[in-house]
Amino acid sequence: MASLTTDLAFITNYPMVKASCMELGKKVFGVPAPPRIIGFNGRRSKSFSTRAVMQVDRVVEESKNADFLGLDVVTETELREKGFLGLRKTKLVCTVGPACCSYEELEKMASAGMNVARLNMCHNTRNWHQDVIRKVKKLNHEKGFCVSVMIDTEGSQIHVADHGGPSSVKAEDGSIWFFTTEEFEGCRPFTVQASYEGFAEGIKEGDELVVDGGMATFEVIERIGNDLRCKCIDPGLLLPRAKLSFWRDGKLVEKHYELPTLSTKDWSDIEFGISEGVDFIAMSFVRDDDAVKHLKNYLSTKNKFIKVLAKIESLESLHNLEEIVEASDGIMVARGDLGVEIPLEQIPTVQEKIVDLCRQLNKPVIVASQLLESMIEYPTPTRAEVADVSEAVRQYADALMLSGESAIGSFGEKALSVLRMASTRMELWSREENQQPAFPKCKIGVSLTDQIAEQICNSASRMANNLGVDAVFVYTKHGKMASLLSRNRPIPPIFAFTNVESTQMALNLQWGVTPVFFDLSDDMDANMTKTIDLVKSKGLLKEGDAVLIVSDAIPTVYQSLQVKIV
Ligand SMILES: Nc1ncnc2c1ncn2[C@@H]1O[C@H](COP(=O)(O)OP(=O)(O)O)[C@@H](O)[C@H]1O
Ligand SMILES: C=C(OP(=O)(O)O)C(=O)O
Ligand SMILES: [K+]
Ligand SMILES: [Mg+2]
Repeated sequence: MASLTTDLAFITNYPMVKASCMELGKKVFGVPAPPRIIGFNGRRSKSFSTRAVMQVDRVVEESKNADFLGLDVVTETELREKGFLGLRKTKLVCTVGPACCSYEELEKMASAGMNVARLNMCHNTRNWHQDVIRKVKKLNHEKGFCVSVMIDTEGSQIHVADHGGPSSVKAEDGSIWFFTTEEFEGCRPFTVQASYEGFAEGIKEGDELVVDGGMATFEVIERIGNDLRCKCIDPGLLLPRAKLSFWRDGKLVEKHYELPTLSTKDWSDIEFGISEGVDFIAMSFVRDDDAVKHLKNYLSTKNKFIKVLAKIESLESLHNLEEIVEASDGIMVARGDLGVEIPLEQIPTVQEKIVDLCRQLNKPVIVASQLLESMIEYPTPTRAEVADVSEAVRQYADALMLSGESAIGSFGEKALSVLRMASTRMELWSREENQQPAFPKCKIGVSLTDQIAEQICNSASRMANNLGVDAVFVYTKHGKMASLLSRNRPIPPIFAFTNVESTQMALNLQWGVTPVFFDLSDDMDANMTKTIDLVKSKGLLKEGDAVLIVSDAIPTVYQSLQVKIV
């Protein structure tokens, strides 16, 4: 079948709706099958005319054609509106839940800038998750989005069992409560069921039992076998699945439960993720590098290029931070559970330390939990929440994550737009105020080839900043050089052209990188000429624009760095 990608720009005096654009596309092309619209932009100009830009293609097969440029619709729209420097660098992860799981809602989230859809395997059924994953993939294929999929394991943790009781119970000051592992249906007054049998092991009278990092606090007054009798000393709410931790003399009682990092259920969720072709697996409650290495080995024996992210959410993981970061493909600062194990006032500095370490060691890092918590209920964020989001952006985290805000909140799309605005604003401010971060000090390359790649990327980033080029183009199979460029947080955006789908989807999490699917050839000059011509033909590059070109597609044969004036 003929393989043709055509760009059309319609300029009308009336606001256009998508359906009429489709109609128009059909008329112009006169193709037997309706053309597939993968790009649509309804920006209003000053005169209230609307410019709708459509990219129409006829066959999905085109993506395998050398003349096909797999630039996603959201980036293309943003590029047309804001230019290269206006592209958002910080990536956005959204937890998908009942509030945003229909095809239409997912499309809205994708249009609003969701780069990665996260599925928390703690909740809902296998069928539900499967349905969401397939919808996201369908959106990518049919509508030209580029949204990666992440599953997040349930992991082993002690919490209050969700036994179908009321949504929350109040614990009054001085009231006496019984924490038990005995299973029961419904609810019993002043009785809380813990999810793990050995939860009270090593606990003594006088220890404090803290619920959800401070929602309520109890003093242990008696231990009866596996159960605890406690007095409420700081009243508050007990929510379903509330997290339990024990403290003694102001420090967490570190308990080494005989629980594996990946439970039987987690392994079966991982198998499910593999069979559905997810791009990331986030591992909950990682303690050390062993579990990460184990999963990575398992995936590589199955020849799966799924990236493994380690969630830092326990005190123990902080003790082993460097090994965990080294072993994993990326990190999530999971502040929700972390705040149960360390005093809350330590969260900001710990977050900064993790974000910095990840950049030094070249691993993408996500800052997660409670970023816009109040937006689960309200349509605007608190000022403090906006400050928190901006701080994560100022620290140059790769990505920000929404949890309940998108999963169960009524304002998921609005929350996403707050993240978008706040990150774009802070990125701009950092540039205007010349607050670019210092380049990472540590050298990570071990082999000479790796060291060469690293030095090329360091020099390229410096040149890109000093010359003020419009964009950096990198040709890459495994994403290595794209990530080494991103590590320096250069001013211009990085376009990573790759012919490996798993690389494209993995790069979606990296700061400042726009992954683009392109059928790379062994002829680097041809790759360069073709990509520049294709981007130019879309009207995205104009005469006089400067692009810095970096390549690692055939590492030992051809690594280069050059500046091309279009
Ligand atoms: N797939 C889902 N189905 C139903 N509810 C979900 C789902 N994912 C998330 N949620 C809801 O959104 C809330 C926030 O999500 P998240 O932070 O991922 O989970 P948790 O609060 O369990 O750590 C959850 O407490 C849960 O109520
Ligand atoms: C992201 C987190 O993990 P989860 O939502 O799975 O508890 C967290 O604890 O902050
Ligand atoms: K989880
Ligand atoms: Mg957690």
